[in-house]
Amino acid sequence: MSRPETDPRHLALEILLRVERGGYADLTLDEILRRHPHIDPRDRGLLTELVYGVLRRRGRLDYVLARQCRKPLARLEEKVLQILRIGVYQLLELKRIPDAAAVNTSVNLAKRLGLQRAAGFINGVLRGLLRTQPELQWPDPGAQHLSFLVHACSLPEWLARSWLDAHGFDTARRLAEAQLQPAPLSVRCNTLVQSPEAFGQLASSLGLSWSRCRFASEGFQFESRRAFELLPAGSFQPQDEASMLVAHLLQPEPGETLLDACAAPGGKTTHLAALGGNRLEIHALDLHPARVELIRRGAERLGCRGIRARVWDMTRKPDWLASGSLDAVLVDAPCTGLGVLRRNPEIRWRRRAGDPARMAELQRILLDRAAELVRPGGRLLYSVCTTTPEETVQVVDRFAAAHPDFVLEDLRPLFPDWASLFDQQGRLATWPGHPELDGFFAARFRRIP
Ligand SMILES: C[S@@+](CC[C@H](N)C(=O)[O-])C[C@H]1O[C@@H](n2cnc3c(N)ncnc32)[C@H](O)[C@@H]1O
Repeated sequence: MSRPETDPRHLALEILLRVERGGYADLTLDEILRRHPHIDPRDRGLLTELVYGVLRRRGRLDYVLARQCRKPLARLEEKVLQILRIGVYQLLELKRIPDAAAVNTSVNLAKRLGLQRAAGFINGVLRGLLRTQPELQWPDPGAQHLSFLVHACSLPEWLARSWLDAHGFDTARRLAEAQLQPAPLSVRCNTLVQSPEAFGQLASSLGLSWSRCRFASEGFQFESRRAFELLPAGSFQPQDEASMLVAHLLQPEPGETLLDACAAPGGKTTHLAALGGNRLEIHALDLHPARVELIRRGAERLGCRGIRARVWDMTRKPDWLASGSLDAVLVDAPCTGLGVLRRNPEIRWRRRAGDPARMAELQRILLDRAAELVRPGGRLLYSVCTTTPEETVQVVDRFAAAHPDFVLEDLRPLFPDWASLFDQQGRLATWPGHPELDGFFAARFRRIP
């Protein structure tokens, strides 16, 4: 076993407990990895796998555990439950770890934390699972649709019901299974400092394996996180391919004045600046001061000019911007984030049934405020990283009904290479699983001149 302070299972437990108390998996993992820069690369890989795997597959793990434990899981001590999940994850999903090692490391972890009695219990549960594993039965996908989505696909029940109602079983299952997979390591090449071709050559010269994204011309996928360490910090921005498409949909032209109404941490703001060749004026606003700082830092790192980052609550009209004065506005709205569960696995356990409707109401207000600022003939782009009907088509339909001076644009003729990514009305609607993109939705309106 590794030394306690760098043992991947010990660190995974620490992170899972912090996430349970409200932390974000990616930020907490980054912080722990920064604290232990010399951790062995294989342990680093196992730690990442355990944290993301346990969070993604918690529903599956708990289904199995509930069959092995006599006590209801809700009555177990939090640390004991998380150690059990880490153990079961290795037994069920990590074939490279021998069963005995999965059991022993879990028991030793409990002992090391002074949980002597629980160590015996953990041993009994995991060894019991090993004996009964061959008979383990998952709900039947042919007959028990809801149970299958909840237990085999690890969805909270409200979300499983909502996806079943909205899409039917086959699509809901495909979506749920895709969200159990790790997200690709995708980055946007910063075209302000090099062409995509030069970026690819640079990556090859550093010994990195990469491929180009299918739709975003500046998108790359890497096989290893080493890419993030080896490539110059200003040469790229980690970003999902679906998110890269959004800035393109606004079609910024050099010389224009734009508003990015919900801009932090600035992935799309800096992309817009690059698409405009650093010849745009971009007002980049966000509610949270610490996040606005991230926009500034990102813009500096990537060499973006013309970005004015500022704290502002966009439920109120920005008082320094004149009505009808902006060429284009992006509202990349706060949302439930259910399209990016691959990257933010804890979200599935945090959201509640009423959240899509609550977020949709906030989005409606943000869009109304943003619309006032668009000049006649200007564009208004609404985007979210979720797939719920409330936050996508229903928001857009309500906006269209309330704003007869805006028309929904069919984006298909403008982006013919992306035809498969648009719905029947020419709105972007991507899903994990078809194709390999995060779940994003975007619709563009034009203000009647
Ligand atoms: C989906 S994120 C934006 C991501 C960003 N566009 C990017 O690409 O990096 C939504 C953002 O909206 C911000 N936000 C939430 N409520 C807001 C409000 N009332 N006014 C302005 N920003 C808000 C959040 O702080 C969050 O940073």
